Amino acid sequence: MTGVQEKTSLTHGLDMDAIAREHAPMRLEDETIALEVDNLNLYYGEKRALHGVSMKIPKKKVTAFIGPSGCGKSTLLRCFNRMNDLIDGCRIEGQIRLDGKNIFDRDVDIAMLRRRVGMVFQKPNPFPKSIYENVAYGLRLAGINKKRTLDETVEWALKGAALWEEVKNRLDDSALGLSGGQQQRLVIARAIAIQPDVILLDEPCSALDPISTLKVEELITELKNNYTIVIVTHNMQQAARVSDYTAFMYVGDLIEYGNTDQLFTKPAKKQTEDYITGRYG
Ligand SMILES: Nc1ncnc2c1ncn2[C@@H]1O[C@H](COP(=O)(O)OP(=O)(O)OP(=O)(O)O)[C@@H](O)[C@H]1O
Repeated sequence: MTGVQEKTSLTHGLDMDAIAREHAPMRLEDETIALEVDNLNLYYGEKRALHGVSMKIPKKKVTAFIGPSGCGKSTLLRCFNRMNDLIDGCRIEGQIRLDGKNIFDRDVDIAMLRRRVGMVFQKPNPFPKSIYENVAYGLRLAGINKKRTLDETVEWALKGAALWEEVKNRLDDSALGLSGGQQQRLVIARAIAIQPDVILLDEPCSALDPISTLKVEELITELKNNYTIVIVTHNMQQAARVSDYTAFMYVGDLIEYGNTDQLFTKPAKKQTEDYITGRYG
């Protein structure tokens, strides 16, 4: 018997290497990277809120930012679509590369960047318009006015946000009449209608009841098939449930970043362990 035959017969023809690969923990080193943060410092006036943060955000995965209040999670998230540009006295050093291009370069079109990197906030913020017009909004801004294209895209986005069945018979009703959970899924539909690459979620469930939270969490898991997701959450169980990778931050520093299961079960740093076991924060 040759070595290969022997191996095959012992493993009943199964490709043990492929099986091992499938069950191996996900590693950042093996991922395609969507966003690369390179030695990022951020100052609000004199105050330094981010301290030389470097990290790689993988494509079509969910990355969660956790850490005690004020550690810089939202500040870092807002950098990805340059929302901090709107804050007086905010200064940034370092780079964030989206598919290799530094988003802080002078020639970057910010409107285009925000089309590629959509954002959903803590409190659902639908416009005081119909359900349909909320989703069609970004498309109209992009100059799309053909009714058939709008109808199809609105339906596609509402289906993608797991809201279609609940609203298909009342698309002309005001979005403000929806429940909080439905409003949050509507805002996610509005974000995906323009087909971004990345969706930033800043504590998207903190204003929602447990059932709506569950629906949004299920939706996040669906969305990662097509989008890169970055989520800030105060809720460690939520981070453990929905994310593939987790970053733990503390007072502006990125303390630990890696596979979510490993970070929660075998944290490498004492500070991470203290936080996830509830010793502070
Ligand atoms: N617009 C601003 N101007 C000045 N300082 C700010 C501003 N926004 C945030 N900060 C400060 O930067 C630090 C980081 O805040 P940030 O909101 O990013 O933290 P966070 O981890 O998201 O907190 P939380 O969990 O409470 O939302 C805090 O000290 C905060 O006070």
